[in-house]
Amino acid sequence: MFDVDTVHNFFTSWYGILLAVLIGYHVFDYIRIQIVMKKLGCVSPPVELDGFFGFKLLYTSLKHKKEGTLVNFIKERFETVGKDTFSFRIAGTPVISTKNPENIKALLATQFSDFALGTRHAQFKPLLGDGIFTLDGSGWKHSRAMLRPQFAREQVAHVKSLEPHIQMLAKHVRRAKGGAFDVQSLFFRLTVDSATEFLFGESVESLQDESIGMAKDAVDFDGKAGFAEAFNTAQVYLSIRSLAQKAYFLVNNKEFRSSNEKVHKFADYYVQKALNSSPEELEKHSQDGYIFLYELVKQTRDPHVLRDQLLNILLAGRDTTAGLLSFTFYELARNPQVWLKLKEEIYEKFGKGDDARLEDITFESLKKCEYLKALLNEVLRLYPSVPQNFRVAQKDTSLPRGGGPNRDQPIFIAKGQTVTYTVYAMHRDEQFYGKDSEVFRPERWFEPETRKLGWAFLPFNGGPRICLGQQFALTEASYVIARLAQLFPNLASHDDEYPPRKASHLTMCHQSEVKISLA
Ligand code: HEM
Repeated sequence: MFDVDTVHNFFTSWYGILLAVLIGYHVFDYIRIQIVMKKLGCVSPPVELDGFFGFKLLYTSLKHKKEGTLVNFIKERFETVGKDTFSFRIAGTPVISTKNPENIKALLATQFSDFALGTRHAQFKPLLGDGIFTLDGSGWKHSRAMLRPQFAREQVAHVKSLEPHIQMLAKHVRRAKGGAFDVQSLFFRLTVDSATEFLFGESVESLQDESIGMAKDAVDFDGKAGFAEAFNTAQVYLSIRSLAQKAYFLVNNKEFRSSNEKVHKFADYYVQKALNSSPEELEKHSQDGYIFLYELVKQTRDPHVLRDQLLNILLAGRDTTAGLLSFTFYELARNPQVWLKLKEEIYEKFGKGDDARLEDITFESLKKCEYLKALLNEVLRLYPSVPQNFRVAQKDTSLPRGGGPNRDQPIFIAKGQTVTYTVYAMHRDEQFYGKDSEVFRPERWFEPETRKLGWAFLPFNGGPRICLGQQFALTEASYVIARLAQLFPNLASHDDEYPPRKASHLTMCHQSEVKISLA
């Protein structure tokens, strides 16, 4: 056995001291956590083990991501584990995962100040700088206060500006001559065209191309032509940086940097144009129609603030709306009875074909289309644009559900802990949506049960960081759906696969294409 000298020598050596400090730290931390847990009246969350430090889970998740089944896998894991809140490790990082509405409400609303966005700011900074979508604390508060008035009802009510983009989209549809085409890529082009017009005052007109006999304007300043593609590329990198968590800085290659540069060049061009405008010119812009940048310039003249906030909104608003429209037409094409009912409502309110009454389609009248509203709710339920999200604890705290034998006791959340919440899984939970929770059925939104959902339906987030563009998005999506129903009454699906494979980068869309025909 050890003699006294050996033990003494060990504990006076550098490694002995280091070991003692480490053990001391862990013992101290354990005692501290036990005291905090007692004070907060909570227990540890149930733990799931996924192989050595969760490396197997990382491998399986990446495989599912590649196959377009990651969100399905995450949802099924809740079922396999049999708990709606549990803790696990992925690649060594401890994560708490929840789909419990009470926990989500605490994370986003009732305990808002206990949680923050974590590494999002650092991950997204090269493209988005300091803006509403990336900032926490006072920077976020200031952004929100500045931008919120821009989303007032009058501003988002201008559906008329969408019509030229619809006409351009219709040209692509007609070009297919009733045959199959990918509607998702067209919706992505439509939303970047309309968003750039709304935000910067000029559309990038990505739908205008030679395939429909529309050569691009020869007069083009340096930056506009490549903007849409550069923005797409930069976004792919942001999603990889987000996946890499704390190792995000490793994802920073030349392509990423040059895409960011192109995007900034485009935005700066318009920011300078707005800053150079006289007060009379700004007023004229306001009277001609709403342009986000020109209104914001009345509040701040800092070119960086203007650029960053506009790009933040473009990121938050563009792919989400395109995804919503693509999933809507994917489901409509597979459900002829829903398409029929929808057309009945649209034709009754706004006419059809050559007799379409465009002047009747307004922010207010679209909001009164009950079946259209139920349709959008159902699509956002099954395909929430942000299927999974996360927050990081700012201090030792707790969440109200998941502990104890009945999983109804509060659980402990240590400072720095990442908590992911999966709206996708919550939206398909039988507890809230019944036995047919996986079935696409807009009619459920007319049933009394759905009125009691509360936080179990959460496509636009809740609490102080609730989506600012909710009304804008719903109005735009409603207008596009109504107009396509008026212009093309015949819709068919050319996709065999169900459920669809889904790409979940920053937001969710179809993994590849959405093949439909419209005539
Ligand atoms: C189908 C369409 C949309 C959906 C489902 C959606 C959903 C969401 C969700 C879930 C968040 C919370 C993200 C987080 O906190 O981590 C969010 C935030 C946000 N959204 Fe939307 N969004 C949509 C469209 C739009 C549009 C069109 C705009 C603007 C034109 C927009 C502007 C914003 C902004 C500025 C935020 C950040 C709010 C903040 O952090 O204070 N969104 N959105």
